[in-house]
Amino acid sequence: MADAVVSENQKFSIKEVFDTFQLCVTENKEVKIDQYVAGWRGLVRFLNSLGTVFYFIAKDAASKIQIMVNYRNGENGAQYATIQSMVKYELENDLVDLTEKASFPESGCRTLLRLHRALHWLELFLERLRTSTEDDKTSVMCSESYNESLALFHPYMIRKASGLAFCTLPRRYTFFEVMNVGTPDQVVAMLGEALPLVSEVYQLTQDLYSKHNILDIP
Ligand SMILES: CCCCCCCC/C=C\CCCCCCCC(=O)N[C@@H](COP(=O)(O)O)[C@H](O)/C=C/CCCCCCCCCCCCC
Repeated sequence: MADAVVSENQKFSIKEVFDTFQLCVTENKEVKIDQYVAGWRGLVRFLNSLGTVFYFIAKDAASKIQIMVNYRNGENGAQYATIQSMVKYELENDLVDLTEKASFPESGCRTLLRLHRALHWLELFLERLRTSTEDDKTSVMCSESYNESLALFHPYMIRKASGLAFCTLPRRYTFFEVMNVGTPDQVVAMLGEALPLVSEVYQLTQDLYSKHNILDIP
């Protein structure tokens, strides 16, 4: 099992997180779960560095990451090597609640779908950040991206709490500094490189879930 992309005593760099997403995709265009999870761990670390107001979000993401890690470390771990092999295994063995929450509230397919929806938010947010100008507000970019993606699946209370948390995001310049990539121009260049990697992982997963009609697992 691949461990977190950065260890605690290394200086954090968001670029390394995105490099991990690049390692997700195999030659056969399958998405490796170890690397997918490692990428998410790095993102959650970044989120934690933004303040305790994001704790409830980081906690939910971390618990979903842990579910996936447990599958990888479990007796059927090999079946969870890629998202493709996981979907095949869980569907063939009736391990997914397809219409209502029942016997498998934490199936791999369901859990990964939640992270997958969050990856869509990330894709939209990165694109906004990349094309933003100095005066644009990260809180606005974040909530617009959220409203177009994750919010469609969240109840009122979560949407409200998320909106409040977004208001505390640092201004663009400080946000770029926390990313630890370099000058704003270097950040923008890095975002330009990172986006296609995230998009490819998102699209491969989206196509797979769509093909199996499992985009609405409750
Ligand atoms: C270069 C830019 C770097 C940006 C780095 C961003 C780092 C973001 C890290 C993590 C994103 C959070 C992922 C959250 C996963 C949420 C999964 C989800 O939808 N869970 C809900 C449904 O789960 P079930 O109940 O069905 O099991 C759950 O109810 C949600 C709970 C918490 C609220 C989730 C709000 C998500 C907001 C995402 C925006 C994060 C803001 C980041 C600010 C930069």
